[in-house]
Amino acid sequence: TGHHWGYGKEDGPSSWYRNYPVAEGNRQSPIDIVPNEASHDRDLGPIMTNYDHCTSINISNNGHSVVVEFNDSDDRSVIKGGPLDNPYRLKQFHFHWGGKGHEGSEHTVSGEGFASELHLVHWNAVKYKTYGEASTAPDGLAVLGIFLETGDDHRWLHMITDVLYMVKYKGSITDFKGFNPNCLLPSSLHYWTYLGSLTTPPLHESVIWIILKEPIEVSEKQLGMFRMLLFTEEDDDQKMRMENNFRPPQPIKGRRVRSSN
Ligand SMILES: COc1ccc(/C(C)=C/C(=O)O)cc1
Ligand SMILES: [Zn+2]
Repeated sequence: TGHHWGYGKEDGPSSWYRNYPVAEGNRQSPIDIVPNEASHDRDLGPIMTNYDHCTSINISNNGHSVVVEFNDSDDRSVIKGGPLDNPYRLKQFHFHWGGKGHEGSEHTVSGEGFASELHLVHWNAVKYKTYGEASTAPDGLAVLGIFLETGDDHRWLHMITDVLYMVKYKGSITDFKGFNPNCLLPSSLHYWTYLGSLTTPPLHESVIWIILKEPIEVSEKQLGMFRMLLFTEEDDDQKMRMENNFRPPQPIKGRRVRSSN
């Protein structure tokens, strides 16, 4: 089902338009954020994340990234406020990263990339019945983007890197309960926000992006653990390391980026 796509020379971002024409649409993501061109909106309130009773279920390798899924059967773990008219339910989070020393984030700031970018994907369960339906609606998803820069060890990221060996191959999945993503947030929730899309096929233009200005610090060693994951399946004799799984910035096409402050 669906078309094969990846991050290589033949199946990478510059070829996605063939099977997913919306790749050339008017609200594609990621973008380059230029802080002094962002408009400071006084009526843009703070965002609030309430992940305390969230229920992580599993962690898996989908052949594109490593994904932690959550139980989204009620409003236990939501993001609200800021540009959002409703609370949006946490569905999953995943990462994008580079090769050794290479950039790896999807959004850039004044042309500068970061080593990695964490995406917490939420959906508008007030207006839509299912995640699938929300993922195709213009206000269906809210993705909280957090930049990762290399520096000291992140005190909680080891809870994820310690289990990556269990999901080395595409299609592998294992239990991952009781993880609260609050521990991955930086101290400041100041953000930029704009209307965009999924950054992987099907590239639906359904995302209200909320990008935190403050990166979190992770060590080169922790980041290196992500690079031991493979794009390929266990029985595939071609072992392709999972790295550089990021889409480059797309044309802004007249969109406005707003800043919380
Ligand atoms: C319902 O199908 C979906 C496929 C992908 C995605 C995401 C969340 C893609 C991305 O992270 O860019 C959501 C729904
Ligand atoms: Zn992503």
